[in-house]
Amino acid sequence: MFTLALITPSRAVELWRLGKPRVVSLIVFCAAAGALMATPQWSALPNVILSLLGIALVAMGAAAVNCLVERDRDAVMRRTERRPLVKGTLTPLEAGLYAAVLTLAGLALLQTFANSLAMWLTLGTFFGYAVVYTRWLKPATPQNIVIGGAAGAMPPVLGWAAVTGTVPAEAAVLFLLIYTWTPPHFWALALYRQLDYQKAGLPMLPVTHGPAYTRQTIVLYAVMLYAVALLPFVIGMSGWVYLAIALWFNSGFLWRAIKLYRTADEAVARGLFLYSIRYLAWVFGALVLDRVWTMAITHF
Ligand code: HEM
Ligand SMILES: CC(C)=CCC/C(C)=C/CC/C(C)=C/COP(=O)(O)OP(=O)(O)O
Repeated sequence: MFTLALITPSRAVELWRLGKPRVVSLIVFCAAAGALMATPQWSALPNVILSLLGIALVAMGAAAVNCLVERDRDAVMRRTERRPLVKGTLTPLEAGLYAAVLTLAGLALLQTFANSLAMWLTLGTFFGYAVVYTRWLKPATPQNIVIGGAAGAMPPVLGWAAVTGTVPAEAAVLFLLIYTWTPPHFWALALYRQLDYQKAGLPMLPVTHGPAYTRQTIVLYAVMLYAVALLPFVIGMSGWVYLAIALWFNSGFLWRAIKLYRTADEAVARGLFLYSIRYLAWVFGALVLDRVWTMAITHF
């Protein structure tokens, strides 16, 4: 029964895949940016790294629970039909154990090397994504992603809380950035995966309200995202380096959203989805670059 004990290289790869490592790498990057924005305490670097590892482990645990809860839905969608629990290369028990070990280890790291606030917020985020979004919201409403997006938007707040033990307004601005980004990120994908979601019986916006309405809503979110992305500069949290990069990528995002509004071409939707990932990496990268630049010119 406990075949987990037999971790062959190919099974290790399957366990790794279960934790959605590519999504989690961006999550951890955003958490790291939050930590750096909070305070560039280089002396505390080992603690920060172990806290980020904690966040990564809990995020991977949450992703594994998501795969466990959704294995029947995943089986009917082309995008997800090759996941380990669908192919049967891992059993549900193994996935459950793996998720529990990762999550508990991650929470222990946070409690030890960060603080209780970071630990509890991360546990809340786990619950928000793995249970509230996956189990309840996703099959219930096309606003699933808008409400559930609150969990996905937490990483910079977790990073911030891990190094300071507080969540000030600046951290909330970074939360808002991912929160506003998430719906267009997901709906762009849902537009070219509409058939999948229809087959799985999931009420995603293109399924319930149609592609035209979804494309229009994406433009509205792109406009809101543009405004939110200016906030770090407006409140004096970031400088000109951030502003220049944010203007470039938000213009690119809005331009692609408008292009998508004008065409039903699935390739354009795919293009916006891929761009959304580059966008988030660059905008959070810009916060870091701007901070490092400001520190460099004030020290030398
Ligand atoms: C609840 C909110 C979110 C939803 C519903 C969502 C949905 C999705 C979906 C369905 C995919 C496609 C995965 C695949 O190709 O199989 C995806 C990919 C991706 N998402 Fe999200 N996402 C959310 C939040 C986030 C957040 C917060 C981040 C990072 C901070 C993120 C980063 C990514 C990345 C990097 C990929 C590409 C993964 C790859 O290439 O394999 N997503 N997202
Ligand atoms: C503790 C912590 C930081 C947790 C982070 C939560 C987390 C992993 C958020 C990522 C969101 C994500 C992978 C959504 C995929 O959507 P989906 O699950 O609807 O996509 P799917 O159809 O590919 O399963």
